[in-house]
Amino acid sequence: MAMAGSFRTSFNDDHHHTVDDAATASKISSSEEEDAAGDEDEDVLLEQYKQGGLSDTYVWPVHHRATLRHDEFSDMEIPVIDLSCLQTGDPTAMNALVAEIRAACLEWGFFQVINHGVPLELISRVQKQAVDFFSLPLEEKSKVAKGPGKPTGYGFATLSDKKPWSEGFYFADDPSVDDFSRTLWPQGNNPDFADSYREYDAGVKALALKLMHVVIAGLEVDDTTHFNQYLTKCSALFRWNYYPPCPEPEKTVGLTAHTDYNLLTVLHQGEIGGLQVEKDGQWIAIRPREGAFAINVGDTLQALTNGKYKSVPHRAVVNRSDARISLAYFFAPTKSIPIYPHPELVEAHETGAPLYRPFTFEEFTSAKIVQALNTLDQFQLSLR
Ligand SMILES: O=C(O)CCC(=O)C(=O)O
Ligand SMILES: [Fe+2]
Repeated sequence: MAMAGSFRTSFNDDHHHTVDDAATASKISSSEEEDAAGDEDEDVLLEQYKQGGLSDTYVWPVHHRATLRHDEFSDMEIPVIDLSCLQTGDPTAMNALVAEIRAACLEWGFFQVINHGVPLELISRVQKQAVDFFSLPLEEKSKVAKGPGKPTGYGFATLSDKKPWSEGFYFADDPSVDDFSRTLWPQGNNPDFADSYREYDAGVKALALKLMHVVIAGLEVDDTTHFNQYLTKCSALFRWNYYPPCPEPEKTVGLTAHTDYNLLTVLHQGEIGGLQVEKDGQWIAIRPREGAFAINVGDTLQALTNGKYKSVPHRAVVNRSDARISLAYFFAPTKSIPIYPHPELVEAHETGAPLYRPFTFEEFTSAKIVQALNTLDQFQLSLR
């Protein structure tokens, strides 16, 4: 058996109900027939591995590597919060929700939500589109490559001079999704691609906005109007992450430790574990929870709250046997609006001073270091 056979991508595990399409599952798998035929559909990274082992660009310095495996879940779980009351609007339940989310933001900067109102069927559909996309041959995917200065398209996260063991497909609030669709399927045989994207974008944006209002209510400031300017017009980046199985997962990383740069992230981590979050200096592996989204505070929200809510480091680790897809939706303010802390939160801070100088999201994202660890601090230093 060719080497790739032992690192078969499996998307048809029992618990993996959302990608239960056998055709998709077999497509993403590397069959022995395909191996014999020259692996045309082989994962890009696994193909490189077969040619020359784990190349140096994927071998990360020891201090960046995870010692915690993808499935070493702890008993400690990030808070799981039921959002049913967002649909019903029940005032008592809403007050309880505000308190729960406040506590989760203060203690963790990360929480999971269930009964969030985004149909699970829609999440599955987008996940299946992602599986299909990443299963395309490199040559096809490269037709929609994310070039220098172009925020959308196929590429990988550049968080370091080392490469992550992952591929990404980036979308923003722009018409490029139609170009992607036309370029990848010139005969127009995948109308679901752009439709699913739009539906997901609308559903998750609405959820993020509702969550922002709950988060803001939990800040306990008298006057919340400061936040309106960041919510009346918003932008978002949506990234599909694909982590192929890795023959030597302990030497590489799926996505290195980073903080997200936006307001709130809505992450569907899929059915295979891999997301890890830092809590009081310890890494914790987050057990996937069917249909849930993981929500985290981003750097911009940290800045707006003058550090009251922290943007928490997290990472994705890879494993030997299972491919993993995650869907990360980065909800953000518009690019040109100055971001500065709420005056009441400045006053309430022990120093009574703003921790952050005003900046625009555009300046922040165009700084090359957008997703490195401590981005906000590094960025702030560069403004001085
Ligand atoms: O794949 C994951 O679980 C984490 C993804 C993530 O942190 C990101 O895309 O920023
Ligand atoms: Fe992230």
